[in-house]
Amino acid sequence: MSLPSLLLVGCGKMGGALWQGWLKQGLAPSIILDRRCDAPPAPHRVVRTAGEIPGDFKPDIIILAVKPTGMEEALASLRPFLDGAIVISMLAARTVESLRAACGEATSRIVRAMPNTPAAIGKGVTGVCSSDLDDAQRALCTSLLSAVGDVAWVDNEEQLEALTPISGCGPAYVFLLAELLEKEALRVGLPPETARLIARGTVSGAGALLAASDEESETLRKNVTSPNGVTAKALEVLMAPDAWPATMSEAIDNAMKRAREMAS
Ligand SMILES: NC(=O)C1=CN([C@@H]2O[C@H](COP(=O)(O)OP(=O)(O)OC[C@H]3O[C@@H](n4cnc5c(N)ncnc54)[C@H](OP(=O)(O)O)[C@@H]3O)[C@@H](O)[C@H]2O)C=CC1
Ligand SMILES: O=C(O)[C@@H]1CCC=N1
Repeated sequence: MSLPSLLLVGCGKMGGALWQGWLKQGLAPSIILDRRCDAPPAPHRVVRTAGEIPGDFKPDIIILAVKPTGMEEALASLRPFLDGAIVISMLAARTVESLRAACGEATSRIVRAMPNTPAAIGKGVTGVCSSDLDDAQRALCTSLLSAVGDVAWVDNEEQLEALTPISGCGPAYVFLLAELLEKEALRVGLPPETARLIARGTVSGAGALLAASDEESETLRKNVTSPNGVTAKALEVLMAPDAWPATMSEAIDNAMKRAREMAS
């Protein structure tokens, strides 16, 4: 795929994951702006401040992946490059209205997206919404984001905020499961290397099976659960109404509450 001219602003955990994913597809941002990102091999170009971006550089797309609190500073420094660009914000809890205000008078088109870190290996999921794009611009954003995984366009910002604690934060819950399984493997007496191998292998294997299967996740779960067998006893605990089902709802609600606080 030939890339539009692309400016990646913020190459930390999320911007870095996107960048890794694009590189694996043979794509590369034209310029990366990040205070601390290590310089990659040529032809990729990293600058530390917006002042180092050549004045005649005209990005088609600016990917904003700084912390939400850094939005105003970053967009203020990018004013000379905003006119006519599509700004795809990856920031949690920063509304289109606040992004537009931070862009000032510039004629940028604003897109809100919520990626996740499996983008680094092309297995990300990105929720995205915008009411600023024509069909060709929307297709351009889709092709860029789909280079690092699945893309889910949603109708509005409310839906984007609703998917944030599911897919944006979700990898953390899965990694927590791997952590807890490893700790349990140690607790029941397995050697550390075995504990690590079986915990990681189980989570990644189950994820790969889910990805490869047309079955519902519920069916895949039931396939493991022999009637009156061993798994059933574990699930009796985990699936009790006040256990995982309630805890997951509470966790998602708590995350959404935090997103509302961050937005205000
Ligand atoms: N981490 C994740 O899994 C996800 C994150 N997001 C969103 O992505 C955004 C980034 O998160 P994350 O990658 O975790 O954060 P990081 O702090 O890891 O990355 C941000 C990077 O941008 C740099 N930076 C910030 N402002 C500027 C600037 N004005 N000029 C140059 N460099 C700058 C930071 O440098 P310095 O530290 O020196 O400021 C840092 O290296 C957040 O808004 C978050 O909501 C969305 C989905 C998932
Ligand atoms: O924790 C956060 O705020 C960001 C948003 C989604 C994932 N990480």
